[in-house]
Amino acid sequence: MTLSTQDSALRTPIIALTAGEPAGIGPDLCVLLAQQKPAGSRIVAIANRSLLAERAAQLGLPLELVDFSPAAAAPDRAGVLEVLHRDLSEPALAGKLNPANSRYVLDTLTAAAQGCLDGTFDAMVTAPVHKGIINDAGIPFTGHTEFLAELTGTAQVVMMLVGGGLRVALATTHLPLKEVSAAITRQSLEQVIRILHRDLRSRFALANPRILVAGLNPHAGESGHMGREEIDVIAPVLETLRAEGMDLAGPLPADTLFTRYQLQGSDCQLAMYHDQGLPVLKFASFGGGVNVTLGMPIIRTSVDHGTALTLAGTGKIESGSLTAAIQLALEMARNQKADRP
Ligand SMILES: NC(=O)c1ccc[n+]([C@@H]2O[C@H](COP(=O)([O-])OP(=O)(O)OC[C@H]3O[C@@H](n4cnc5c(N)ncnc54)[C@H](O)[C@@H]3O)[C@@H](O)[C@H]2O)c1
Ligand SMILES: N[C@H](C(=O)O)[C@H](O)COP(=O)(O)O
Repeated sequence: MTLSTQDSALRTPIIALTAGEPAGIGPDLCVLLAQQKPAGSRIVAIANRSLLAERAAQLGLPLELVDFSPAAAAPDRAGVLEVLHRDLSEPALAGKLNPANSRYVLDTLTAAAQGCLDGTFDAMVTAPVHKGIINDAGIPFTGHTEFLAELTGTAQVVMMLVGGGLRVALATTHLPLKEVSAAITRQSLEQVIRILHRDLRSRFALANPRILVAGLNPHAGESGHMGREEIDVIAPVLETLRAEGMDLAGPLPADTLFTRYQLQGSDCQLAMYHDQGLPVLKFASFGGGVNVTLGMPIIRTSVDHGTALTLAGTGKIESGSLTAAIQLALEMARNQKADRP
């Protein structure tokens, strides 16, 4: 299925859309997307065909599924969706989690990522998965971010969410709070900032991004009286990287980093852990934000919300975050092409 580099540079970008947890709202999102496809892209749902057809019937929406073939012309009628079929272990019901189908979920992610690596797809966009049910199936799983890092052989990735005028990146991803401090070492933080800086330049076309860096402790440690990570780890890393010309502010108290005074002129905000940064981002833009994985050889964006099990099959969901995730993936693919000699 591999395409040559020349073909891939000339064609309409092809985006792999993984449908996520089959009991959640991912299949609904695919059906909604088929009704009004974003211009300038070709979307291929990686999902189970019967599941998509059943969910469309449940939603009362038209859906014609066409098997994806890279060489064939993309159908551009409303209600038609190209699909790369994957087998479910058991039929999926909206709202009812079933660990038997967790392998299917990971299979869709693997197919999308491998297609990005071999040039079949220009980017992958992910609908939400349910981390708990994958673990219940006996498969350790903390998130797409870590799963895709491993699959693409990337030692360090950076999670960043974009929305509401913010770009909030995280120094650590899905970690229990008690493990956060030990995970932030000079080496790991330096690597996170290098990846962030590089990808903001190459994929977001920001020539010299200004990055605000949060402290870890209340009031950024209050000069060492409320924790020493700022003095021992964060400040020395910032000093090293500033000497190379990076525009870095911090370590800043996290509670005021997101005020309009501090945000002015910044391009990105680096939080030290998941719930230091993401509540702010989601308060500002939930339903329209995008989750991006930086540092990988492939482009991956995602919706900013979860599986919303109680809404699956009801027709009561919003799809703005999916639309934004596709738009951002396209923009990143364009910027990446422009950045390459
Ligand atoms: N990208 C991802 O794969 C991703 C992201 C976040 C959470 N999750 C997973 O999703 C599961 C459920 O997480 P949660 O309950 O914390 O978050 P959630 O986003 O599923 O739900 C939070 C609230 O938002 C509502 N909601 C979510 N998406 C919506 C949409 N598109 N339209 C309308 N309302 C919507 C829900 O009904 C709920 O009230 C967890 O297993 C979590 O790990 C996955
Ligand atoms: N941290 C993400 C969020 O809160 O939106 C979410 O858990 C998804 O993470 P992955 O993309 O790693 O699955």
